[in-house]
Amino acid sequence: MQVQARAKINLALDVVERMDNGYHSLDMIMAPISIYDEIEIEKSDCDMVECEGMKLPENNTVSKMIQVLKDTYHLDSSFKVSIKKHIPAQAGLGGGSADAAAVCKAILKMEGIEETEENLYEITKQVGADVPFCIHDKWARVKGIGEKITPIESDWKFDVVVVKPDFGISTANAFSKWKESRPFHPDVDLVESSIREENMDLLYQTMANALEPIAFEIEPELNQVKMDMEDAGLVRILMSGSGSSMLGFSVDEDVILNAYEQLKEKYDFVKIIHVGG
Ligand SMILES: C[C@](O)(CO)[C@H](O)COP(=O)(O)OP(=O)(O)OC[C@H]1O[C@@H](n2ccc(N)nc2=O)[C@H](O)[C@@H]1O
Ligand SMILES: Nc1ncnc2c1ncn2[C@@H]1O[C@H](COP(=O)(O)OP(=O)(O)OP(=O)(O)O)[C@@H](O)[C@H]1O
Repeated sequence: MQVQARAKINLALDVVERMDNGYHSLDMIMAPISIYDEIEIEKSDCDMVECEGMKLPENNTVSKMIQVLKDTYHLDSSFKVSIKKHIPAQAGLGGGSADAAAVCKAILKMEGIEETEENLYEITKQVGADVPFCIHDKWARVKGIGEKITPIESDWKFDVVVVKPDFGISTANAFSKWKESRPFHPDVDLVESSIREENMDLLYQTMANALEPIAFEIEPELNQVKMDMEDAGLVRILMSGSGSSMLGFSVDEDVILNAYEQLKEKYDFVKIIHVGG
């Protein structure tokens, strides 16, 4: 079976509080984007995960997902998974989570298991905080550590430019530097309204990421990336997730195209992506 594993972006990310287990409760607006890994999965004698385009750790998200499903549903089958990587790592685009979610859906289909989305969110959050959203794979307000998904009924689609610099940011490191005393909390209700109303002006005024100042402290070079994107004509720049990907916005398709041409002279990973589908 062949499946696509779509990446995500965050158009709002508020860190609400640090919890006793070290994780953080969040309040986010998330959307799928048009960058995806290609995955082939088939039954096999033993579990095997191979990846073209990136060296994966032994305990990668797909191996973890297979084990969680075997334990949860007492499966006897084993699976061979081949991944063709297009989503960059440590980018804030949820690459590992997307792979796990796609493999989860494929295995349930192959095994003829029907499960509610809500149960799947609880099961898959063990593998990664972004996996439940990747299971949903549509516009959503996302809370908890990432498992409380409320769909936002919207067909809104628009293009942005994404730049992933040649360094990444560790999600664990970014969260470890978050301090309760930081008075920066995006107004996620307003960002949600902007999506429902398809109101780009309101989105520009309200979209924000509470991890952005932390990522800029970890990697000050992000200031240069942001300046380069502004110089290329993009009118609003926002970091996705815990970085290091930066999203550049304009409602003018020519501006998007020109910015893409200019930025790809300097950065290896620059793409025009469709947001929302
Ligand atoms: C930043 C986001 O990308 C926003 O969508 C996600 O919250 C990160 O999701 P993810 O990469 O799937 O995260 P995980 O692999 O579950 O966690 C990596 C590390 O990030 C920290 N982490 C993650 C999610 C969360 N709600 N609180 C946390 O504190 C924890 O230290 C954890 O050990
Ligand atoms: N299936 C996978 N694909 C990519 N990386 C994986 C995978 N499984 C484990 N990893 C490890 O996780 C690290 C982070 O990769 P990932 O693509 O999930 O990026 P991320 O930017 O942290 O995602 P997020 O947006 O969830 O923060 C990688 O450096 C890699 O070592």
